[in-house]
Amino acid sequence: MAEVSTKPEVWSCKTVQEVVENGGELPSRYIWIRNDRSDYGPIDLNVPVATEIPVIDFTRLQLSSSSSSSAIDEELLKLRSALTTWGCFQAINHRIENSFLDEVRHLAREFFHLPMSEKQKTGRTENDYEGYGNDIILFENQPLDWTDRLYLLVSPQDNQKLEYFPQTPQSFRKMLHDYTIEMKRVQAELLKSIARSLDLAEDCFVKRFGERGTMYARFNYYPPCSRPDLVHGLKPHADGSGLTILLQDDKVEGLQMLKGDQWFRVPVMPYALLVNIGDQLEIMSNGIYKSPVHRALTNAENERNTLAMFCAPDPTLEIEPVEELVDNEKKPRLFKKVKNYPETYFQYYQQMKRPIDAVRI
Ligand SMILES: O=C(O)CCC(=O)C(=O)O
Ligand SMILES: [Fe+2]
Repeated sequence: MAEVSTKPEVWSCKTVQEVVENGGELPSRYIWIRNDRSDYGPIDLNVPVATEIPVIDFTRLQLSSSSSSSAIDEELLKLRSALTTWGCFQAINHRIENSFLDEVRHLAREFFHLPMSEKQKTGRTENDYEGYGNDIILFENQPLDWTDRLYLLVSPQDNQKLEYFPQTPQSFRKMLHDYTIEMKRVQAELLKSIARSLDLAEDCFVKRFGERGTMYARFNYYPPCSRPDLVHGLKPHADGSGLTILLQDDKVEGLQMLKGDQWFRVPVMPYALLVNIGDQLEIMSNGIYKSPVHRALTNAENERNTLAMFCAPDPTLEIEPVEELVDNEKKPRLFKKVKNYPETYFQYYQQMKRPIDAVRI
C-alpha cells in the first residue's frame, strides 16, 4: 500500500458537513472497504446491546467518602472485572453537575452549527493535528470517517495552542477550561482506583503519567448519514491514550464495543461518563487490563455529538509493564519499553495494524 506522505494531508479541505450541505451522491471515499489486516467484520447497526457493561459508582471508590471499606473492596472488584473483560465501564456519581454536562453538550453542538467561516478560524493547518477539521488522511485509499471534529490539547496548560480554541460561542473557552479541571480530578481518582484494583500502590499510575501527562479533548460531530450501513462514523480502533473519558450524546446511540469477536451497542446513560482503557494502560498493566476496540456508527435521522478526553502519560517518559505485574512463570512480560507511544500509534495506524502490536514482545 503506497503511503501518501509522512505528513497528514487535508483531503480537498471538505468537512463532512460540507459534503452533506452540497447534497448529491455519497462520495465513494467514505465507503468502508474491508481488508484482511484489520477485519473487524461488517458494519451492523443491529448488534446486541451491551447491557453487561459495568456501572461503577464513584462514591463507592473513595476512602474519604462515607463508604465502608467492604463497599470499596466490592467496587474495586467490580472495576477489575470491568477492565479485564470489557476494558470499559460507565462511571456515575462522579460529582460533575448534570447542568454543567448539559452546557458542555449544548456549546459543542452550537460550535458545530456555526457558519463554516467562523469554524474555519480554528481550522486545522496541514501540519497539525489540532484544530477544527475532518478526518485526517494517513494513507492512500483510506476510507474516510463520517465525522468532523475539534481536537485540542488542554493539558499541560502551557502547551495549549490557543489559536485553535474557539472564541465563539462566547462561553466555549470557559466551559472547556472548567471541564478540563473536572476531568483532571476524575482522571486522578480513576488512576488511583485502577492501581488499587491491581493491588498496586495508589500513586503507581499517577507517578507514571508524570506531572506533565497530556490531556487532549476531541469534540466529535457526526452529521446524519444517508447510508449508515456503508459508512463508519469512526473506524474500528483502540485508543492510544492511557485512559479515555467519553461524554456520549445524551440521546443518540452510536458507539459499539468489540468483546471477543462480537460487537455490542453501548447504551446511552445521559449523565454517566464512559471510561475506557487505552493502549498505554494495557501496556503498563502487562495486558491484564484491555484497551478495547470500538467504533462509532452513524444513522440517517440524527446528528450525534460526543466529547472524548484522552489522558496519557508524559510522552517524554518511558512506559513499560509495572514490575509487580510481571511474573516470569505465571505472567511473563508482554510489552517492551516505549517512549512517545503516540508516534508509534500513528505509524502503525497508517498501515492499518493494531498499534499495540508494535510493542508486544
Ligand atoms: O464518539 C464516540 O462514540 C466514540 C469516540 C471515540 O472513540 C474517539 O474519539 O476515539
Ligand atoms: Fe476511541
